[in-house]
Amino acid sequence: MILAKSEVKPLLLVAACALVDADGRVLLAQRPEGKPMAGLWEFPGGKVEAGETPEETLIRELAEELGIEVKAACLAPLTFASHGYDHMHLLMPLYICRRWEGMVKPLEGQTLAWVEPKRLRTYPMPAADEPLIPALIDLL
Ligand SMILES: Nc1nc2c([nH]c(=O)n2[C@H]2C[C@H](O)[C@@H](COP(=O)(O)OP(=O)(O)OP(=O)(O)O)O2)c(=O)[nH]1
Repeated sequence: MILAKSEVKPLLLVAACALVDADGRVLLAQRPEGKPMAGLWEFPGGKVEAGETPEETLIRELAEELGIEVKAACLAPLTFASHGYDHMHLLMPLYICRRWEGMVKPLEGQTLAWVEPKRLRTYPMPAADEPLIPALIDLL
């Protein structure tokens, strides 16, 4: 099928990271009021800016959002999401990271939760994230 130009959704590249603590719990962040998908729980991360690798994006976002320092070598690719939202198609590699420096703090007013793998499904997440959960549970 050929799509008219107005129907083509822009592709949005977002890098996300499952931080896993020493007890095997995963960090989720709640999207704040006023943003699209407010109230849903997501993996920390953000849009890959021009000139960045996904790893550089995560190093920057994890410092800005959580105040931690992560090294590229500690970011292991786990899986990815490819999901069509109304106005864009999201392509989101999900990394896993078990080692970082500093204490995790909610620097952007977001609510954080360290979640046991078996409880991940009780946190409502964006539609793109749902298919990622089995891979994460399998690994942990
Ligand atoms: N960080 C993150 N973003 C996700 C996840 N799942 C998901 O659909 N997204 C979407 C929400 C946003 O449309 C986009 C991430 O963009 P972003 O975090 O840089 O931007 P935002 O919409 O929160 O707000 P802004 O920075 O543009 O103001 O990816 C996820 O697990 N983590």
